[in-house]
Amino acid sequence: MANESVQAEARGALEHEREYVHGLYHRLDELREEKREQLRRVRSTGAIGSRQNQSERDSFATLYEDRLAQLDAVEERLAFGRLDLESGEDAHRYIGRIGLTDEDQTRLLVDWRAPEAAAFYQATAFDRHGVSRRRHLTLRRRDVVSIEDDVLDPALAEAEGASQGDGALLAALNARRTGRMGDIVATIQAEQDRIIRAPLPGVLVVQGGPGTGKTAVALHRAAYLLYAQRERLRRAGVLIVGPSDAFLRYIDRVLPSLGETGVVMSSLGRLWPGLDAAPETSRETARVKGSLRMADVIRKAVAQRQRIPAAPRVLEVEGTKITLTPQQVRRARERARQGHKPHNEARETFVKILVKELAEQLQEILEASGGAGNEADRAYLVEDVRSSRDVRVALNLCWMPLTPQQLLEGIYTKENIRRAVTPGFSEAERDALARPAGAPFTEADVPLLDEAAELLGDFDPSAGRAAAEAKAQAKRDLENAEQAVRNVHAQLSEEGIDGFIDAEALAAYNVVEGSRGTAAELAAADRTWAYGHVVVDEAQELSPMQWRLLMRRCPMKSFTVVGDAAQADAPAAAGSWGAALAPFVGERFTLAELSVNYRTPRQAVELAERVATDAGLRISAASAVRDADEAPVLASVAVATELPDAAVEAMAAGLAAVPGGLGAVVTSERNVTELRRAMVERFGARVGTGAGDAAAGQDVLVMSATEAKGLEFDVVIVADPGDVVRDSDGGVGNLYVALTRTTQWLGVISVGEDAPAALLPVTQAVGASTD
Ligand SMILES: Nc1ncnc2c1ncn2[C@@H]1O[C@H](COP(=O)(O)OP(=O)(O)OP(=O)(O)O)[C@@H](O)[C@H]1O
Repeated sequence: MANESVQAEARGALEHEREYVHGLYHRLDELREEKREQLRRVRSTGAIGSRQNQSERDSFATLYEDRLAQLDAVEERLAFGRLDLESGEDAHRYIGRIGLTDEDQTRLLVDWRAPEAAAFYQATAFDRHGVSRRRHLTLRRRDVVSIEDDVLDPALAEAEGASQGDGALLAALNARRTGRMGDIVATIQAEQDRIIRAPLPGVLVVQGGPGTGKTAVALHRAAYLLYAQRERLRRAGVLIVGPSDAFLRYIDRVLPSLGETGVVMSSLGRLWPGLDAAPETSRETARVKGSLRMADVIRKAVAQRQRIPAAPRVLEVEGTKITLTPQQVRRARERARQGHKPHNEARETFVKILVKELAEQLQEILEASGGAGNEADRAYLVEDVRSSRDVRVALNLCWMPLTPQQLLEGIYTKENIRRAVTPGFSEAERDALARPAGAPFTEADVPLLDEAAELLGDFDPSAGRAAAEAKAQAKRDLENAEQAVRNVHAQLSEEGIDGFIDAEALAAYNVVEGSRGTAAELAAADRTWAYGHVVVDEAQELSPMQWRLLMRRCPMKSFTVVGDAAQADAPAAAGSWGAALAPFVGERFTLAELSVNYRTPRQAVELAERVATDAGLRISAASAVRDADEAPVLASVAVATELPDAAVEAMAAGLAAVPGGLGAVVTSERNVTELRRAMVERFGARVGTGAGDAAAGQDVLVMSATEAKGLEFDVVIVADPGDVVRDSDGGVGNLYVALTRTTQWLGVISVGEDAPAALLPVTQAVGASTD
């Protein structure tokens, strides 16, 4: 009887939530319709009026389109929680992806990032934050299908016979992976929430073992900061840096699903606008190019292009001979350098000084021979000198205008230049910089191009002035937008949604040179853009030169840096956070740690940790939240030629054990092609081409451990672990990454005895019973 009444109460509670959530969706639909209507009205005004009116109209249209897109993005799991408070006006507080109010401004849903929602993530039975009950709502489409309560108030718990539950978290962790990362708003854990809501200024480093949610936390922190610090970050923008395009594709749905679209995402190879650079293939070259010594090399290479001729040089101007002396050049160079301007800009001063001096010389010669007398003639003389071919050649030889690309090309392809700018390098290091003319720039060149651009300045200084004018125009646009906001304030009332529109937001949506340009698009195309905050994922891989570039992108030095020192593989990686950051911020960074592995089942974590610690790797141990149904399957083949067949069998077994799962073979670079071929033979079109971006229906992937970094799969086969170790300078770091990619099922296939001992199958003694 008692049982029946509990069930009836539960049904009643579910029904209540269902109705409430239907009401929320109803409100969402109303708001969408409002936005659509506003958009229709703005568009129907047609292309009439002044340029300013049209640009205002375009701005509003873009703004409404984005608002609409934002409202569409929160369709799935709009609400996911409820807090019951011990006191206060709103006894029930619903938590969701965005904030919603009704027409009377009564709050219906609290944005997960609002301070009032923090208790949803922070409250525990020991520290209740005024919460008596936390309720998780599970939705299917628009319907609440189940609720789960954490009753934090002991008296209530006793009365209801309820207890704490982590069903929502476990359900999320056990869900099949799709090849794209999802958000975790509904189940952010307290240690993660503290990091997400940490204050904006300064450098925050989040260290944690594999699967502790570093990537998830970094992305949710970006969304949080854009909400909580909207004023400061909206115009300057937020940059998210990841190791590769595949990784960025893996995470690119998370922020839109949190209603944030205006962030700039970039892989390390794309941080130089317009370039899509592939990773450096030679590890030695990557190491040399990543070292801070290269800053000095670039500085020397620039200085080397400001030369003093060894002897006086005779130049012909309109049939008259004049002389350029080394002393003159030296003096002009000193004066030009005094301005501390970049090379190409300082060159203007250098040229101006020498042209003037040479024109004076020419005038003296002409006067001595009875020619050229008045002011007008003198002006012509300056022009004659400036346009003389001899003078141009001579001045260029002394101080050549240069692009960053030309500067690097010179170092890489000309032995004499290379030797001159790399004192202190070993021959092998110097050779590592050599490459054939015209070879494409690599990821390791990106920070060097950036460094060179800083020192060279604009190739065409008048282009720099055009850029300054564009910035001034942007400012004028902002002022226009402010006026527009005042004019149409009523139209802008965004009743019902948290957040607001103001002139800056509007200006950020302004039409730029005929194409739609949001602040994010402008920032991505501008090497000198100063971001308000930078998030760096897999940051353990960054070289000192990459750090130097990123520090330049955020002069305020406001960073969220996430990574795991033990997973470092890049040849120029620093090895510790202190060593990586010291050159830029000294010891001024805050370290936060994550300690729970949400991805990998306990048995796989233990195996990976044993392999790492046996090899002396210092790891951040993390406890796993759950167990796998099956222990990792360890197997071996006698010879490498048997590896493809064995990997195919293991994949079939893994996918059978985890129906609907996503599988990946993780192996050494060398094995990828052969293993992919074998998989295609068996699984056909189900085999995807890349890491992190499997198309629908592609549930079998093959990749190297380096490519697998940051990703996860339900079924993982680590093939040829011995060779995976050899892929990395850092020893077993890569193998540790490979072993921790699984969410459910792990298989390891070694070749012979070529693997760390912990991964070798336990062989049965000959003659031992097999039953
Ligand atoms: N609070 C949480 N609720 C639900 N899922 C979570 C939570 N925290 C982490 N996860 C899940 O755990 C998995 C691992 O997270 P993530 O990729 O962010 O870890 P990581 O620390 O970046 O790992 P690695 O260093 O191995 O790349 C992801 O599927 C993520 O969604």
